[in-house]
Amino acid sequence: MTEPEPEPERERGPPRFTVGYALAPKKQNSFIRDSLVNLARSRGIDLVKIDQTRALADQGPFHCVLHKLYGREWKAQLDEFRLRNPNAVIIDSPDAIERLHNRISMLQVVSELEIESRSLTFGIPKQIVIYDKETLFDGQSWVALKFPVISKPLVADGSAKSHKMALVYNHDGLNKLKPPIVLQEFVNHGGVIFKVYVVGSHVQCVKRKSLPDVSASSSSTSGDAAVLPFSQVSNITTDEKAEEKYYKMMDLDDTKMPPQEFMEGIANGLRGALKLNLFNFDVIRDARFADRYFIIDINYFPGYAKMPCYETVFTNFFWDLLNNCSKLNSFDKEVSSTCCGDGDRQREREDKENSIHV
Ligand SMILES: Nc1ncnc2c1ncn2[C@@H]1O[C@H](COP(=O)(O)OP(=O)(O)OP(=O)(O)O)[C@@H](O)[C@H]1O
Ligand SMILES: O=P(O)(O)O[C@H]1[C@H](OP(=O)(O)O)[C@@H](OP(=O)(O)O)[C@@H](O)[C@@H](O)[C@@H]1OP(=O)(O)O
Ligand SMILES: [Mg+2]
Ligand SMILES: [Mg+2]
Repeated sequence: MTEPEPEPERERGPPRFTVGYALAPKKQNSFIRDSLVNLARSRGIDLVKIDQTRALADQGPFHCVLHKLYGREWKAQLDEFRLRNPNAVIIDSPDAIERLHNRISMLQVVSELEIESRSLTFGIPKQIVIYDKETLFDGQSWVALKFPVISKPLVADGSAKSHKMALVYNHDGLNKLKPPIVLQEFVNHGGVIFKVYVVGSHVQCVKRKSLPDVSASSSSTSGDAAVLPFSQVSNITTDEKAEEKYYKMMDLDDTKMPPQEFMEGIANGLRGALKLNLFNFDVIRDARFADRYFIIDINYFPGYAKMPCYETVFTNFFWDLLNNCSKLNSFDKEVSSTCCGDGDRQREREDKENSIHV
């Protein structure tokens, strides 16, 4: 009797990966577009919505969780998910994101960076934090600052309130401010801001409109006119005609971009120090000294759909992340024990990729 032929091993196609996403409705609408979903799918990556009414740990399996949700409850859900799926990747760590929710800790990291540039400098504008009205009206507290200043809510948690700014021309304007706030020196920068989008190791800088320069005579405005409230200047959707006019007026097309290498240096420095993969930062160039740059804001998971080719950038980001993890963990074989755990494995992976923080 002859032995039966062993069954040929079934040919396995390239691995498929699942990325679960948990986003606020506005972010989901802008970010999860068919163009992204389809491109990712064609590369073996399925984007699947996480049901926010059910426990995260009961859903999946996910190789990666992509999120921009806050609060203690969500953090607990992520902890539970991580416990049950020690190898899955969470983009990004809630503790790392939290650092961006306070405008002081957000920018502190900038001063820790050591980036070499022979001809250019960068830093943050002079700023102080004011916790109460008493300190606000105590001249000693802001003696080190020069007017005009921008008042920003200390908290930057994505709420509408956290975007409520005010340009303050002189002392008269302080009356209307509501601490806790950060008072930051206003730097004339020609009305154009640079937004630098970071997606893992990908760094892309775009120009946007900003507040126009303030003239020296503004310091003499008094009463209510001494303070100008505003909100999300670079993100306002005006009608196209007005936008076009503004762009012409500000010579936005003619504004020279900062050197890509310089922005990449800062972006990579921030990425390492913040341990975040997805963020953007706002940069302005001093109107008086063109070699001087200031970082004024850092945002977690910003409006990436406004970044040219965001679909390709994100698909590549997921592909690199998941395939590197797959090599280390063989998680394409067994989805429930997916990738990227703690300790040595994580260090090994960081060394290997040197680009993705998990
Ligand atoms: N120090 C500064 N000097 C000059 N202009 C500034 C300064 N800080 C902020 N601005 C202007 O105010 C706008 C809003 O400030 P900022 O970016 O800090 O606020 P935000 O609400 O966190 O913005 P985003 O929508 O990017 O999160 C900037 O885009 C820029 O136009
Ligand atoms: O509204 P968009 O999607 O474009 O993204 C904006 C994003 O809003 P969203 O996260 O609610 O979507 C904002 O986040 P929160 O501070 O409010 O959390 C902030 O990051 C803005 O800077 C983003 O605009 P961008 O800087 O990219 O122009
Ligand atoms: Mg900003
Ligand atoms: Mg911001």
